[in-house]
Amino acid sequence: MMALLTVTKLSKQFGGLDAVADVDMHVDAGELVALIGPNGAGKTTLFNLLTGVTPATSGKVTLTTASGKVALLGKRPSDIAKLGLARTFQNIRLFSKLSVRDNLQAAMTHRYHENFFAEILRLPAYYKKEALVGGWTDALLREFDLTAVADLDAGNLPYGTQRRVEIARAAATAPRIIFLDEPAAGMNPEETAGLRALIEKLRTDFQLTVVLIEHDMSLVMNLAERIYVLDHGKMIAEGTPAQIQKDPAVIAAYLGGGVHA
Ligand SMILES: Nc1ncnc2c1ncn2[C@@H]1O[C@H](COP(=O)(O)OP(=O)(O)OP(=O)(O)O)[C@@H](O)[C@H]1O
Repeated sequence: MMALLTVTKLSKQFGGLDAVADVDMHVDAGELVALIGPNGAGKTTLFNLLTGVTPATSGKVTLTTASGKVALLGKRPSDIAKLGLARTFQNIRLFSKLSVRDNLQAAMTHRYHENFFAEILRLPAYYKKEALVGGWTDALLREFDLTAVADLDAGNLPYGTQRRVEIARAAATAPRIIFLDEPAAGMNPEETAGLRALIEKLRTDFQLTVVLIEHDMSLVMNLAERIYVLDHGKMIAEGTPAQIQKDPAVIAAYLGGGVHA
């Protein structure tokens, strides 16, 4: 497997606090990787470093592209997005006074960069055609089950639906990697089940690589192929769901509560 994203000795200090300390990780093309850890472990900070929202203290982040390896640290978030890294936030960030359709289209104004046309070549033929002929918004609305609410203001929709819009908006850019920060937070069981199907769709239909921060262990253990565990800024474990559930360091980090599916 080709490492799409390689993180080497990545660190972030806030004053005296090691929020992220010497983290090594990699994400292969097509993988679904979860990042877990107790509250305050540094998960969101790590996403912020990878997507350029927060400058790193030290380390290296490398993205493999069709034209070679690109160093991401020091690049602006908008340039990192153009390289194909998309994300959602823990607190939903939609244009609440814009319709669902306009939210997707606002994301897509950033799509017509040189990489977009390379990125859509990865899409299955039926999406590729729609992306090229301009039916991409309709295709996304349909695929994310948002057609019925397309003309409603995003801010008036139920929470679970707003989450879906946010993920659709990230997918609209035809990214290489999509980072989802606690997508199931605040969702009811029915919405979580829908979310799981949607994340699976991102991979199978949209051929995206997914990195997921999530506290819902059932979702993590059922979806992820590989899991990284952060605790106090350090990567304390990496492995399959089965390996992580019986890892002594992970169990200790969760104060004996264990990590059960
Ligand atoms: N901008 C900042 N300035 C100072 N400290 C920060 C800042 N952002 C995060 N921290 C601290 O860094 C540590 C890691 O926080 P982070 O939000 O990355 O954890 P997390 O694993 O995402 O937690 P949660 O699961 O609760 O969302 C925490 O101790 C937090 O207080």
